[in-house]
Amino acid sequence: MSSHEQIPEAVSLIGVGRVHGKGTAAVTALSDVTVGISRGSFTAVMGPSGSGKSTFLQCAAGLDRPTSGTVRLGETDLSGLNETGLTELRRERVGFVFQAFNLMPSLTVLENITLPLRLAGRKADREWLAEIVRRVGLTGRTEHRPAELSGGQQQRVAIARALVTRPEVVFADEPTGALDTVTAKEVLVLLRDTVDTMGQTVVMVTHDPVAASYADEVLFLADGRITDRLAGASAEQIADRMTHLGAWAA
Ligand SMILES: Nc1ncnc2c1ncn2[C@@H]1O[C@H](COP(=O)(O)OP(=O)(O)OP(=O)(O)O)[C@@H](O)[C@H]1O
Repeated sequence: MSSHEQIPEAVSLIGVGRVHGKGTAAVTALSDVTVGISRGSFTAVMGPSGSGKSTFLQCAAGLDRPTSGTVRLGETDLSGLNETGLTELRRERVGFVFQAFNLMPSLTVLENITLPLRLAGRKADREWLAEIVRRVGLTGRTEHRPAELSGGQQQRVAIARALVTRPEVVFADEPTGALDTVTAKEVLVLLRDTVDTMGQTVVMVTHDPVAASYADEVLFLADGRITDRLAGASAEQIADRMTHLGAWAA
């Protein structure tokens, strides 16, 4: 058994709080959040605007430090890492997908995908690279620049880039937010496929109940707290739960 298999949780948050600012200007973005994300699962995080979704993702991914509580990636307690350690962890053990793709315009598709490896001083495993390029449907496009691709293709490059280091977790912040419905579906099917066929762990923030319905479980945040969890829910059930949270009260 590898050490990964002995630890069922890819990420765990224990009593995590995050307060921005001080004194009368203090804003509590997360409050006493305790949750474990299982390995090989697809988790969606939903909640009204300002409920703490991005803060949750950033704390879980080591992009932001909580004010209280503990975040663990596998066995690693992130609070025990200095800035260099956190940078290495972000580079080598997690992958990121953002709403705005965040590709380097001057680099080719292949150079964008392999950038995290180059930053880590690692060589690309040719077979793995070919496999990723095939999975994201970009074979034959690897020498193109991002501007020559559609939005959906650009996001698939970003997903390939997130997968290239074989990260323990892929964190996606509104990955379909800038895409039309059809293209969004392709990206969601791809994320689902990485979970089902590669055992990837994915955590995705979304506003969209249809997107969230691709996940195994949905975590609902309200005022910085996890108020609900739904497993195997349909888009209708998720939308219904969001309405109860007051997310869409006009
Ligand atoms: N850097 C910051 N300084 C001060 N307050 C912040 C900062 N970042 C977030 N907040 C506040 O923390 C709370 C949670 O913000 P967060 O961005 O995590 O919510 P969200 O659910 O992702 O929102 P949205 O859906 O609108 O993106 C909000 O009240 C926000 O204004």
